[in-house]
Amino acid sequence: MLTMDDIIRDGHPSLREVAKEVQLPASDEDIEILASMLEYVKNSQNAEKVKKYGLRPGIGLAAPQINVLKRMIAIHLNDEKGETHSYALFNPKVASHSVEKAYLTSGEGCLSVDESIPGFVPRYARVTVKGFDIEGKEVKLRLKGLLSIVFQHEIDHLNGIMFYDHINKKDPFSVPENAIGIE
Ligand SMILES: O=CN(O)CCNC(=O)c1cccc(Cl)c1Cl
Ligand code: NI
Repeated sequence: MLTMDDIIRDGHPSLREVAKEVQLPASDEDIEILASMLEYVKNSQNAEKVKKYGLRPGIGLAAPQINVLKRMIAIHLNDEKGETHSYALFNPKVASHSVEKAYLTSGEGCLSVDESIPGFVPRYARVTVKGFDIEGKEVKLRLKGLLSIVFQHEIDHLNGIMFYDHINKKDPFSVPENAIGIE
C-alpha cells in the first residue's frame, strides 16, 4: 500500500514535468498503480489507518505525486450533499469549461506541499472531463462544486502545475469578479 514515504514533495523536479499519456489498453502495472492511488486516498480518510500508517488525508492523488510521470488520477470524496464520489481515471482532460470561476473558501492543500499556503485558488466553476476508467471504458463527466475543483487540482498535477501557482501574489485572497465561493 502507498504511504507518505511514496509521495514526493515540492522541489522534486518531477512535480514540474508534464506527464505522458497512458498507452491503452492499460498494462497490469499501470492498473495496479492507479488502484493503489485510489486505495491511498480512501485509506487517508480512515482514522484508524491514518493513525496506524501516518497518512496525510487527501481527497485526490495524481501519479506524478508518487513520481510516476503518467496521466493517471484518483479521487474519492463525499460532496456537499454527503454523496460519495470515487474515480480512478487514465488520461483525464478538461474537454470544456465554464467562463465562470469558482474557488474553495478554505483554500487548497497538497500532499506534495508540506506547509499550508493561504489564499484563494481561482478555477473554472464547471468542467466537462473526459477520460478512461480503470476498466478502459470512456467516461465523460460534467462536474461542478467541490468535485470540479478537485479534478482541476489533479489534472494540474499532470501538467506540472501546483495549486499555489494560481494564487494572486499581490493579494492572495482576491478573486476574479463574480467568482463563486465554495464552502
Ligand atoms: O493532489 C492531491 N493532493 O495533493 C491531495 C491533498 N490535497 C487535497 O486533498 C485537497 C485539499 C483541498 C483542496 C483540494 Cl482541491 C485538494 Cl485536492
Ligand atoms: Ni495535490
